[in-house]
Amino acid sequence: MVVMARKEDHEAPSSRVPHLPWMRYPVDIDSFSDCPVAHLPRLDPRLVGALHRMGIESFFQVQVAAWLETIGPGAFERDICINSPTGSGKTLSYALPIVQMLSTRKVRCLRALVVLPTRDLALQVKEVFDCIAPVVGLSVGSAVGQSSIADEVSDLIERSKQGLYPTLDEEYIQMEPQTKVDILVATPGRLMDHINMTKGFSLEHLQYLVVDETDRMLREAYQSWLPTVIRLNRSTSQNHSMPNMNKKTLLHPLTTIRRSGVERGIKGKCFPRLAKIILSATLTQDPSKLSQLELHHPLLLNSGKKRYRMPIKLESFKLICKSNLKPLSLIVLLQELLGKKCLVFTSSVESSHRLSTLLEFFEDLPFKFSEYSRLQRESTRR
Ligand SMILES: Nc1ncnc2c1ncn2[C@@H]1O[C@H](COP(=O)(O)OP(=O)(O)OP(=O)(O)O)[C@@H](O)[C@H]1O
Repeated sequence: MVVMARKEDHEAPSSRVPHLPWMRYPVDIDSFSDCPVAHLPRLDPRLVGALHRMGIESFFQVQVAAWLETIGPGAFERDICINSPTGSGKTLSYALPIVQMLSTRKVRCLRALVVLPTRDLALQVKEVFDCIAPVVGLSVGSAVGQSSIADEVSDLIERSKQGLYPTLDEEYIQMEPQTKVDILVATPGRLMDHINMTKGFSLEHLQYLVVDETDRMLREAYQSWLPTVIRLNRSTSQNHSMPNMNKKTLLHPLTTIRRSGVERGIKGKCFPRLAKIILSATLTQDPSKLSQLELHHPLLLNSGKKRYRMPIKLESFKLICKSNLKPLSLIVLLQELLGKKCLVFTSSVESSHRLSTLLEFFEDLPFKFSEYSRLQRESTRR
């Protein structure tokens, strides 16, 4: 694949010594090597097949590092903060361990929540989960506002089981609606809609919270989704730790004891923690921002200073020409690169449309091209 791009590396702004002690001693992602899929310790064989179908032969460094801290010796005892360039493979670095950890679950209910700032990003992440979760029997849902709230509710919530279990007692039959996905990928706005309005939407059994694009998620309050999720989860955690749970909770068919990594304790009482993974390509070092996440003994996995990871097979070219000759020079270049896939980035939606319209005037171009920008409908772009 070939792309017209600037050749300079995109460096992140130089960082000072972080204020937070745990940020000063990160695990260096760059010290890991890529690892062939077959060599990753303890990987469920069903996932090997799914990864093969996705065309993944070996894991990137960030994926290996995250695996070792979750499924490997780290055993997810600490919340994990991943600072790694765009394109370095962060999605699979959390999707794979979460799917493997939930693969032994007995009862279906919402256990992992992944929150991203935009619908497009959330749908991309859901696609990755969709490739690996079903092979171990897990169901993935989305709450991103792509469909009407009513459609989303029917995809996410299981209605009453009345009639299905005629021999069970009245309390069971009258059970509340339940979430019917194990993993939910959400944008904050729609997540809050479901928290506030959807009957049966519960975070009671949530074990894993992933905040992707953390910097952006912390910059904007998004209707206070983060304190809401933490508060809701904390109140149910405390209920779990109480020795005298009320009868209704004990009889509730989906009551589970959540276990993930170490259990936190307050004054001798312990309760299961909500294990968190947060990710960014430019992770903030601002303690006041990070404190919103209420991280438990956080561990930073950090990768170099680069802002972007260039895919290995990607070549970039720099062509210097007069600005009025740019389109023609581009056509000549594209002709020379015949047979290779090329991405041409422009500075705006308008200029990509202008370029594409111009190319259409050349009827005998030896290559096919298509425009890809916000001017196209979402279904066309996907
Ligand atoms: N182990 C792998 N082998 C081959 N391709 C991979 C692997 N892991 C991820 N990819 C591909 O690399 C690309 C980048 O992955 P991904 O989107 O997860 O990166 P990212 O770090 O999350 O980037 P961003 O910061 O933009 O979200 C995707 O097209 C993905 O399919």
